[in-house]
Amino acid sequence: MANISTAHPQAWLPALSTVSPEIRDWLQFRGSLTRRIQERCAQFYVEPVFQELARVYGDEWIKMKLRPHELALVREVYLYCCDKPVVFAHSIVPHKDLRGAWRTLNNLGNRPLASMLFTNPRVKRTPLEFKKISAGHFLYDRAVLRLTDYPSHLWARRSRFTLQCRSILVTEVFLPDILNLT
Ligand SMILES: C=C(O[C@@H]1C=C(C(=O)O)C=C[C@H]1O)C(=O)O
Repeated sequence: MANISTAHPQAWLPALSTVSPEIRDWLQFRGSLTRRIQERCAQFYVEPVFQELARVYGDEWIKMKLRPHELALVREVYLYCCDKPVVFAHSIVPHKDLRGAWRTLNNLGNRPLASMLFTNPRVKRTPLEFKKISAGHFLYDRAVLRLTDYPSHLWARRSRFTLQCRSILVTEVFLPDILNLT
């Protein structure tokens, strides 16, 4: 049986090829995105825009080994530098895992998820995957809602963070103003 992550034309890529050095530098950064933006920005904040039990999208249920209609906690936020959204993040945790390692996600609010992921040495991160997205893709259609001009495409990345054999899938869409952070 073909591997869905490589045979499917909508697959996420394990490596980047045709991207500018500037966006590649952000896409491949494996440290805390929050910390990196804070270091380049006088006023950083997180705007939660969605956090509910919901069905997951696209191949996420395959990636997280869920049954097709199994619910997960879906958290979506924008990371802002001053008045500019620079990242749209979409994270999912299977409902069954909310009682365990990721239970604090229930009341994270506008604190960045990084506070849970990069402060615990037992949290492990899987390799990043990348995808160029455009209108019609659920991530693009949600990410651009805070933008005044809609770009032809955006770059997204995702990876799983695991703790005590339970995973959170974190997907980040980089918005055009990320390239203005020096
Ligand atoms: C994983 C990180 O946390 C960031 C903040 C998130 C949130 O608050 O939901 C989600 C993904 C990231 O953009 C990070 O800073 O690297």
